Amino acid sequence: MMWRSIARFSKTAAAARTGGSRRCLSTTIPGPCIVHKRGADILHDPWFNKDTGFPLTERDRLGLRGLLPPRVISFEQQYDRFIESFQSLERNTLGQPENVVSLAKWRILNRLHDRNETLYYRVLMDNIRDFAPIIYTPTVGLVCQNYSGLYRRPRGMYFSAKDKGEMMSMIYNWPAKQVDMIVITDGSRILGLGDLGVQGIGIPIGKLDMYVAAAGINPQRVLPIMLDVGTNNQKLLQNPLYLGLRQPRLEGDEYLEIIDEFMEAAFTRWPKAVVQFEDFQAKWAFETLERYRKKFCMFNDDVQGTAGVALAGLLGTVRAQGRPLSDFVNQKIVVVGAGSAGLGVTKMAVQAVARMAGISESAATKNFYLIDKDGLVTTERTKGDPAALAFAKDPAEIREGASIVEVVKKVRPHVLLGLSGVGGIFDENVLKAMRESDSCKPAIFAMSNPTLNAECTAADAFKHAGENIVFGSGSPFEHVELDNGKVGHVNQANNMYLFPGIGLGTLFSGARIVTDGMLQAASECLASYMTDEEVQKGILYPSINNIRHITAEVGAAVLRAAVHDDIAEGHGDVGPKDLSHMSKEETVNYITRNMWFPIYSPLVHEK
Ligand SMILES: NC(=O)c1ccc[n+]([C@@H]2O[C@H](COP(=O)([O-])OP(=O)(O)OC[C@H]3O[C@@H](n4cnc5c(N)ncnc54)[C@H](O)[C@@H]3O)[C@@H](O)[C@H]2O)c1
Ligand SMILES: O=C(O)C[C@H](O)C(=O)O
Ligand SMILES: [Mg+2]
Repeated sequence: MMWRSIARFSKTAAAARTGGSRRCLSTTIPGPCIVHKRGADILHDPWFNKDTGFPLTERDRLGLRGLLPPRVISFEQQYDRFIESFQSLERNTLGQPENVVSLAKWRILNRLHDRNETLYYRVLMDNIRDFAPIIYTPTVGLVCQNYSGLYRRPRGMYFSAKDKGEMMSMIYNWPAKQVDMIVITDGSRILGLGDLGVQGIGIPIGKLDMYVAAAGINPQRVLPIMLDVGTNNQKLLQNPLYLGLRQPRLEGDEYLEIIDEFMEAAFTRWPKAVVQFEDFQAKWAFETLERYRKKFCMFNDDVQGTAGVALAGLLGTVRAQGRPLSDFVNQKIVVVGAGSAGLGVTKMAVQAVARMAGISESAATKNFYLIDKDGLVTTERTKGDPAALAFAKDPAEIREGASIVEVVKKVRPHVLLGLSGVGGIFDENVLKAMRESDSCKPAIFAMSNPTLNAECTAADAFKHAGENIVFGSGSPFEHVELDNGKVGHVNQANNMYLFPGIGLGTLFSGARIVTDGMLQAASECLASYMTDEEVQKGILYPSINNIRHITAEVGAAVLRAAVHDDIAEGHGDVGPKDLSHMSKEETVNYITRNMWFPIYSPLVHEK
């Protein structure tokens, strides 16, 4: 992907934003930031480092004089300098293989991340459309695959099976006093790439980068966690550079004991933190969600965040057809992939139908067709996940194990949604079969990540299924130029539109758990974000450039749902009563004011 637009550093952008975290206020005149170190230790700490940007007075105060070249360079100049190096890297790597270029881009950003977080987050936020695909999906997948080789410095914390009994004390090794957001993985299902063991740490890091960029969580208060319980990936076990435990994955109670111990330790030290589970294989995704959701403030992004984003897309599809939302109950939906994501989506969508139609959930499954690696799930299925059987069809309608193309031909669905992790399974035949859909504007969601694992490309979808389709994909694709002269809009149907707002709203509500009501509110907020005019053009989700705005809206919706559910305990000086008296607009303002914004704050040394 070529560099499209350079976002020049804008002073007004900084001035337009008020508020910030309690520790490092980011108002027009930034509040002071307390630092407990001096001299070279500050230069080596990316949270505080300003590189050549330290003013002379601060150099004196903090014992930095002589440790830096004499000239002071402004934040703006530093920013431009980075953008220039990035562009020069783009020029120098022209024509090289895509993976090589992507990793080179990740490296240059990662080096800045390791050196100067304020500048890193500023360039990330101002250029989110170009940089998200590098620090997040899809390049983050490639980074995880190559992590042992790319590794230079630690980031986040590692808890391994060998740390059993030690976690309560280990958690105090983390240098930050306060942690707001934790993203944890066990590396067992990294995107559609399978078990990557300890190398999966790249995912919590990327997700938390989005928390900072989109939700304005202070980067000093985020914590990526890798829970290393071994790996079943033989290639990794044989790789001499592999950085994780060389043992097969723990199973059963042994596994649960490790994760129980981590959760107890984390919430003992930071009782108000929010924990996001990410990229766990389905069985543990579901089991840990059930085990912890009433006990700890946690949610599973692949199950619940994805469900909310997909439901918003499904509702958007109804609007795109020019139909009233109530018509959602009549949409025929084929879901390919019955794992943590596919089942989460189907369950939430079925619940929405049941609510809208005033019928039972089992009656609401009528228009849903679930396909897994063994084909269509019917009541004839003897083995498999009992959760999938809740959506099983009568084999008299279509045979057990029917293929995707068979199901599409027979059902003529309004929507075909893929969360299988299998690249290209929406092949030409499947896509052509979607032309016979009963919808005037059929929708195709190829939601699997990264790009090569998408069920189809955007170009193929528009080419084979027709130019009138609505299209969404988990990883970004370029918009498609259609033969009719119009543009086929590509939506990025990715949980990034919800998880930052779910975490943010939960945090500011002070709720101790994440309820279904909060998740539903998040999804409804996203579903109603786009105007009718945009939806008519097939634009179901906001541009990633607006991710900070949509996240504030989603965060406010989640917070208000927590108030409604009577579980908001408040955050900082803002108590539950204050929250309950806020109007919708005031809640959005409250959230926005408290989002961290990257700007250099004066550092004040305290012993
Ligand atoms: N876009 C998003 O926001 C988003 C969110 C979560 C997950 N995902 C992606 O979805 C994919 C699946 O994630 P998951 O957590 O559900 O994985 P999972 O391993 O839990 O589930 C995969 C499912 O796909 C089915 N499957 C495998 N091969 C198939 C085939 N040939 N035909 C039909 N079904 C097949 C499996 O039987 C299983 O039910 C991954 O690629 C992940 O990156 C995307
Ligand atoms: O990480 C992403 O891009 C989305 C999702 O959480 C996934 O697992 O694919
Ligand atoms: Mg995920």
